[in-house]
Amino acid sequence: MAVQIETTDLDGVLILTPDRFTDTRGFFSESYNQSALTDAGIETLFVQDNHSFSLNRNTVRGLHFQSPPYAQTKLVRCGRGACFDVAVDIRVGSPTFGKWVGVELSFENGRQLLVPAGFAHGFVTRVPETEVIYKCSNEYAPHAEHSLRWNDPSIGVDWGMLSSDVVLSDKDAQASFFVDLQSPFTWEVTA
Ligand SMILES: Cc1cn([C@H]2C[C@H](O)[C@@H](COP(=O)(O)OP(=O)(O)O[C@H]3O[C@H](C)C(=O)[C@H](O)[C@H]3O)O2)c(=O)[nH]c1=O
Repeated sequence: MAVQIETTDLDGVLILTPDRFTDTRGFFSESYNQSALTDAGIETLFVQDNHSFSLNRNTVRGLHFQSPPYAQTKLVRCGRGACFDVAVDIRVGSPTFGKWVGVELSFENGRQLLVPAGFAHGFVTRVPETEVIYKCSNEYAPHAEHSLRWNDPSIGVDWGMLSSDVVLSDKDAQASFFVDLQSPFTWEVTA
């Protein structure tokens, strides 16, 4: 079972596409295989699976992260529908600090995004009834969870939709701006 791996403009943020075995019934794919990741140099062990369902298109969940020592690496995929998945480098000292990348994940394309600890994560759904399923390397720690404003101009994510169309939680509608984020966290910035 092979996993195609592509790099992005942000070091450590990777696109993984597991092989799909198609036949007259449909397809089979190993959506996660630890040794395939280890062989690719991804040593992360995951301890929690998340599954979110969004009724409407243009639903934004994010930009969220947990601060150290509860930081989470996430392996994100789209089980149904389609989304635009975004990672933002928030590691103070990183050469790409404050930069973002986005990738279309869908049931159709089977792509996954590896979002390392030290990155804020969020997505916008492209179609109704989208399911996003993702593995986390640390368990939920609400006291260590932080939200960045999805449309923070200092980050400048292009979500590919009109801001007026966005569907948000109250929490996300009131999230902090990057510049106001208290006590910037020290992350291990790999060379
Ligand atoms: C994240 C999480 C949430 N919850 C509970 C807390 C709330 O009662 C409820 C909804 O949580 P929230 O509104 O934070 O869900 P999202 O807006 O989808 O948050 C996620 O959005 C972006 C895309 C992320 O990457 C994070 O994993 C996560 O922050 O689930 C839990 O019980 N465990 C959890 O791990």
